[in-house]
Amino acid sequence: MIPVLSRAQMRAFDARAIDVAHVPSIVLMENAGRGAAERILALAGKRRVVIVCGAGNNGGDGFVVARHLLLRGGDPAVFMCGKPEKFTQDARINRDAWVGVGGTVDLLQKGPDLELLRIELEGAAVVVDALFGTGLDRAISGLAAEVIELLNSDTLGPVKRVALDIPSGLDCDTGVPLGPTFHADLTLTFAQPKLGLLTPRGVRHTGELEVIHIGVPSDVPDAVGHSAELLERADVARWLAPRTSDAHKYSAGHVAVLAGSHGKLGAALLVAHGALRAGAGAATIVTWPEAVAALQSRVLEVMTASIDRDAVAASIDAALRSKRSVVIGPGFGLDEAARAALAHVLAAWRGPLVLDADAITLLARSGSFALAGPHILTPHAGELARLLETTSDKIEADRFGSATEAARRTGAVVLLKGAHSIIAAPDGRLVINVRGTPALATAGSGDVLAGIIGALTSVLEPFEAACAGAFLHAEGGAVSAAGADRGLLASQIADGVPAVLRELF
Ligand SMILES: NC(=O)C1=CN([C@@H]2O[C@H](COP(=O)(O)OP(=O)(O)OC[C@H]3O[C@@H](n4cnc5c(N)ncnc54)[C@H](O)[C@@H]3O)[C@@H](O)[C@H]2O)[C@H](O)CC1
Ligand SMILES: [K+]
Repeated sequence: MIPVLSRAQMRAFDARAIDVAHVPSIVLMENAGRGAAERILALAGKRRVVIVCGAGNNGGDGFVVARHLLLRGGDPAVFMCGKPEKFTQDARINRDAWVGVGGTVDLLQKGPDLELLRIELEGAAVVVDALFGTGLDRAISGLAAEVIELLNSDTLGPVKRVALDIPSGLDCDTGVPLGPTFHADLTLTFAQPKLGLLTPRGVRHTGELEVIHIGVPSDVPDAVGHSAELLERADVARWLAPRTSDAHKYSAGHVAVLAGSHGKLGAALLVAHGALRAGAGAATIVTWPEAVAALQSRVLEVMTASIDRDAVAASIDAALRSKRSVVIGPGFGLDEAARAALAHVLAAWRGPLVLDADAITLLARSGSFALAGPHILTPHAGELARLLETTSDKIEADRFGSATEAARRTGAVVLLKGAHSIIAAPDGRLVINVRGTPALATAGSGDVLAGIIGALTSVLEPFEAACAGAFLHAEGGAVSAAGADRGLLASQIADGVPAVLRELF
């Protein structure tokens, strides 16, 4: 896991790196700029790089990048937007060092100066945004705003847009643009990822995210704390240790799938398919008699059992006997029988339980959703909005806070689906899964995810099962999509999972 920091935590990080780890700020800046220059050199080669610097330390990073590019045979054009008298000490040192190696700086002080910048940009391979970083505290305005608009202009041709640390204009905690904001293709963030870079709104400006290490001991982020963690492949590999050779089909857990109803049988099949592909030893669809009858001819590896509407509790108890985990909700229905079935499962089932789709809606309607037990909710923004009695827009505007609040209120692990899925635990832990592809937004994708997690909850703690499930779902989709951004079928997401499991070890 990589610690993800807030703006305040990043400030504490800088202070601790300098005052406790005794790494001088000028060394941090040199490491940041040199690391970024290496990455930019790989992008631009000998082609033109334009760097636009501010007066703060983000600008200082930009001057370091320029110097290293020049020393490696490049010929960067450097512009400065800001008042030279406002240079921070480290930025001034590096502006002087840039000039010292023969570099020049074109000042952008009034509108007409932008013409020279435009000319340079039209022939450039890469433009580097070194205007503002974590120091941004208000909307960019004036000439700096005109510079941002020019850098974002689609008249510039195929220039690659690279942001240093943070795309200028973006709030680094919420990912909300404060005003004109740089649209990066790639953000090279220093030391640790910042929260705002990872929200769906932030991602639109961040582009691809890479972390540039700047030589700070790893105990520094541990000491200052973090707001979230970035899930890594190594975490999933650690959790899903290879199976022992004597594993038999039931050792991996038999998943009961309370899902599907007339006209929505596919949801139940997709949940069961996801569970089996993620390693469940067996899966049984437990649903309404008419749905069981319709399923008979469509199942091979999956078993079925009926819920008797006249004896919901007894028939569910019989069906759940010898099962290791339960998934309830996809296509299950919202009628009185479904409500009674969910109420009974919540009252009687003590094992791992994944609630998705209709089960979340029924839970929201019940009004009492303090769950007791190893439960995982897998809502999308709309379902979470119902649970928290708010709107999807409000959920999307504060995904981290919404997921954390829902986990606290329900006592369950909450996986909030979306461009970057977020996994929140009742104890405050927050993990962001950045893997995935737009192709995952396909009908039934959530059903497969619920099934994958249902399988994993029989071998992992709920929080780890939700994190690993999000990873396997995203990577399984990426394997099957093979680069396409659409046209992926949900069943193909499940079919991609075994290849991901094979790659893990
Ligand atoms: N985190 C690390 O280990 C390192 C961080 N570095 C870089 O330092 C910047 C943060 O630098 P800072 O000087 O604090 O602020 P900025 O350069 O982001 O901003 C400059 C300055 O601008 C003023 N300001 C804020 N908002 C506006 C606005 N809308 N319009 C005009 N002026 C504004 C405010 O006073 C800011 O102080 C970090 O992002 C990294 O890039 C180190 O260089 C490397 C190690
Ligand atoms: K920047």
